Amino acid sequence: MGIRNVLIIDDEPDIRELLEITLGRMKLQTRAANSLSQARGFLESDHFDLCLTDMRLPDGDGIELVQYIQERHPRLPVAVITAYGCVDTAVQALKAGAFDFVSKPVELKTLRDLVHTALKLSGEGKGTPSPGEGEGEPLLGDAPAMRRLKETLTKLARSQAPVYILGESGSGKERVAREIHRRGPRADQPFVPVNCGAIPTELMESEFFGHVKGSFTGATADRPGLFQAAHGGTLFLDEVAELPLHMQVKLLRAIQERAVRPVGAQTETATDVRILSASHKDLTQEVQAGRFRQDLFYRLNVIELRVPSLRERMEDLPQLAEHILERLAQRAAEGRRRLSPEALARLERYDYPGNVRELENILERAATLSDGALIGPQDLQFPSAVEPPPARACGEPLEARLASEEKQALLQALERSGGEADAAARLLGLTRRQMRFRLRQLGLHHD
Ligand SMILES: Nc1ncnc2c1ncn2[C@@H]1O[C@H](COP(=O)(O)OP(=O)(O)OP(=O)(O)O)[C@@H](O)[C@H]1O
Repeated sequence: MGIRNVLIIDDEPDIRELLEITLGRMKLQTRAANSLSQARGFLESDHFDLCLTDMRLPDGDGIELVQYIQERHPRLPVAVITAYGCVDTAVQALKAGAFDFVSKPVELKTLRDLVHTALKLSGEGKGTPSPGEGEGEPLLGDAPAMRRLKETLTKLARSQAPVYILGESGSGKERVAREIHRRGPRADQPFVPVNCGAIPTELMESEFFGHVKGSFTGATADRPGLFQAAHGGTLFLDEVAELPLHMQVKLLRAIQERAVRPVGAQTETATDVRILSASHKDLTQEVQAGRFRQDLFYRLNVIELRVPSLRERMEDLPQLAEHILERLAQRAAEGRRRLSPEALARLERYDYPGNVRELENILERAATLSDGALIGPQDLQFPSAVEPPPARACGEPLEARLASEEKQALLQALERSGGEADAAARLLGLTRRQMRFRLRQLGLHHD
């Protein structure tokens, strides 16, 4: 790999010098400009692998340069240097397409991490994984809504901006998050998914940030948290709306400072993670209801990506079904089952409130039930439509009636989600804890 060339734009000679020295020590070649117009000139005459620009320049602002580069040199990563605490500017730059930002005073470790990540992007043809590269399952679908999603995804995989993924339960939010990671410069580093609704509140801080030995009963050794596990890679906060408010404050701090303090530790540790998050709840509504902090929402939701429901992309159903049956056959080491045209037609008439996950469950059951290699409509079982409440004796107490309806709703949700209590809870808009409580109360024990 040849020498890498970095363009630095700043009108303050001290900062220019600091950046040039730091990058020079990293064996990079630098060129410095002190205004937008000079930078544009350099960009047209020379090749660069990375561009670092200050926000305030004598003839305009850094965002203009970000936009210029987006139009003329879309493959060139550009990072902005913002004044300390200027969250607004940083967010604005990321939205405009900046790859990342550093705040002043520039912390050299952060700067070096940023440069390493950026250089992986440019020059090596990264951003589109070569066939066979990277683990994991493909993100299937060619319906227009899916194509749009994939286009956006390619662009934002290159950036370090936080992305908030919203979509119905089972629609593929985690799959999308994995794809963003896999196509980006952090692909060879860990992808750490965390279900924020599944961690007991009292353990949350230690799970996220780690703890030191002896910091609480049971802390018998130092233990790193999820942030440390994701260092250099991506932390995926699934069901982020479930975070309790006190954790939201701590998380915001960790994101802002790019550092965490393990429980019981005296000092903070720098972390370098890209944050992706998802929820099936409408976070704006959660903010309005006072259950989610606006400042954290603003930080997580720099870029919003909506994953379409399966109903919005029924064209993809045959392709998805094929893929699922193929995977089932591999898992069971059996011959591959096929769908009869009638079965496919029947599948296409259903509306999938549980989305792709529900389709997987229906097909798994059908594959088990079918006698031969062909799945017919008789093998498909759809969750029974909400049955009209049975005629009740007039005097039935309200409590009993509600309990029986609740039980039915829980059972139906469990059926739709293939017995997975967490997924069933999401369908019902319940937290995992609420779900367990209700199941126990109704005598429906569930592991
Ligand atoms: N586009 C897709 N191509 C292939 N498989 C998909 C696709 N979308 C979803 N799936 C599959 O559907 C299942 C559910 O996907 P995933 O867990 O990503 O959904 P989710 O939206 O994160 O769900 P939840 O809201 O319950 O967390 C997974 O098994 C996933 O592999």
